[in-house]
Amino acid sequence: MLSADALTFPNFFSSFGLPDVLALLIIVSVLYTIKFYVSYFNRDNALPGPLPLPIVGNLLQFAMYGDMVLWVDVLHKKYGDLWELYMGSERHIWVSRADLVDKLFSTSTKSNFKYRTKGNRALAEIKLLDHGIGMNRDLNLWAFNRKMMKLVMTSKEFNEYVLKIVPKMVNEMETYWTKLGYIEDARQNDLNDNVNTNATVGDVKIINLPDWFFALTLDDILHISTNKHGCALASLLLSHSPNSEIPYSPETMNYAKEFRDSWATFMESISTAIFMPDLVRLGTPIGLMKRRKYLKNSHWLNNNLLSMIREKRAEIENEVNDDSSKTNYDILRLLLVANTPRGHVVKRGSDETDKPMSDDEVRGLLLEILVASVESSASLMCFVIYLVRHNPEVKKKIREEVDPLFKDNPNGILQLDDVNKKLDYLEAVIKETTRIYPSGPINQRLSSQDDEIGGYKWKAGTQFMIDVVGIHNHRAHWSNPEEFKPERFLSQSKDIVPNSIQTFGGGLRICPGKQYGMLFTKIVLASLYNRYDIELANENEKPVAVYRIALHCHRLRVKLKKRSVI
Ligand code: HEM
Repeated sequence: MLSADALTFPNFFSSFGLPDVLALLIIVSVLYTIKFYVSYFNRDNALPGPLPLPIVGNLLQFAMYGDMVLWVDVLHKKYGDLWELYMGSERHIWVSRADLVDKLFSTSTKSNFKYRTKGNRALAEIKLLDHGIGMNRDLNLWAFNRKMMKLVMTSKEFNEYVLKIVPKMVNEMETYWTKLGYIEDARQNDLNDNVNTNATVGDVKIINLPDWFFALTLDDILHISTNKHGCALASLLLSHSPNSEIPYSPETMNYAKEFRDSWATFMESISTAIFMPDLVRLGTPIGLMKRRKYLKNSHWLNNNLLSMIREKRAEIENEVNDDSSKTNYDILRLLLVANTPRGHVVKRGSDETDKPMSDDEVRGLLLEILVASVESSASLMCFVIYLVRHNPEVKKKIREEVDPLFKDNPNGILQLDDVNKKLDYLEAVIKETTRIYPSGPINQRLSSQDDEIGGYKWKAGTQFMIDVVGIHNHRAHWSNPEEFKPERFLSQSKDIVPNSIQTFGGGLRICPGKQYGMLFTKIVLASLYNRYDIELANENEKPVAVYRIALHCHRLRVKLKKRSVI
């Protein structure tokens, strides 16, 4: 106990013992807890949801559950279509039905939901906040960057370049599969073209498909965005067979490895920036160690992207004639020539003169492309392979569509019109796959003005979370949602509820890479279904999927068989 004499300053503190400190801490904690629950039980628009704890909110319950996507599914079933969670002290309003998303996905330029999140310091430190697109809070720059990306990625030059490059990449992957003895020749083994779940002929090797699809997607995106070699496929070949011959020099392989490692660390740093609270990031040795590593890595990656930009600028400036037949229309080139006499023109805004993009703006976009495209496309293709394998009728229909396009087409290059207009069924398969395995199972929108959602008035700054899995499986929108039925998405089906399928998100922030994403996945899948039967190593095994910033397919073990009859 404190004596009366001790109550004069500074004696007051010097006479403070450990029990007094503890008592004070307990009093402060109790008062804080009372204040927290008084304001919690008196909050505006009280929605159902798990009871939060002071400071950590519902983070402990989440940590105990482990998997965010599964946990959200359980909470949706328990609390209904509009509910809430506290991540730390931040209140999140979750929407699990399509009509509740309508306003969030408004395409009006007056929408109150143009922002994704408030962002945080960790994202700013790795140069993702207020650059590029996804995390950009400068709405003028965001709109301009989106327009530039869309313009480039939907241009004729770029699409023709993609049609040429993707089959080359697929061929490279197949060459390595052949070298590694992964492809069983069904003709030699007298296997027919039908699904044969008991095929045990020959010494068939099992491969983990995500490893190859990630390497393919990474090599492809580096090539079409910068015209550089990623060498991820070649490196995968060497990891299985170190003495194999590859078409790249040791210098190219070394630099590509450094670049790929840096990209992987950057992807890890984004997840950490989103999910690790600042308290841990800045207040613990492990948090500080990670922060140092990520800052160093972001510096390296961004500097290397800037060097590629300067190199390409010099290359373009030194070109005497614009000989389009010899030009590689990679994204970097198209971005650099946009708003110059050699490229397309895009207005920056009503009061600004049109000008070309700065090196830093192009860097922001390139980084965004590398970050946003690989996981989504590669995982999506794995999930297609898994679902189709369990639905032989679907495979048959894919082949009926795909095979004619490769007939008398020895180099396997498809025409843009064919991919866009003659692969409707494959497109429906891709959409139905994303209904079951959405690339972005959780999406977000932040309100910038007071607005009404679900019959409640919400203040500006409210964070809305979109439960994409809940919506994609909602019985109000889908009959028998557990069934894989691509027919739901064929053009004659007019009864799809708006926003009940969010393959590429929706509204003003819908994926700007969606045309390219669809083009790439269609070309790769069409080529593979035309040439192979892809069987699961174990027909009862499900793909192992983990939620990072996208739904990531980690493991899907398959056997490859060359088709006997095409
Ligand atoms: C099949 C592959 C892909 C899928 C399934 C996919 C899916 C998505 C989804 C669901 C979103 C969230 C949209 C929203 O908030 O409403 C998104 C955003 C985005 N995606 Fe994709 N994506 C794919 C490929 C790509 C590619 C290839 C690129 C770039 C080359 C790209 C760039 C972006 C960017 C920059 C955003 C942020 C848009 C913004 O905030 O304004 N994506 N994507």
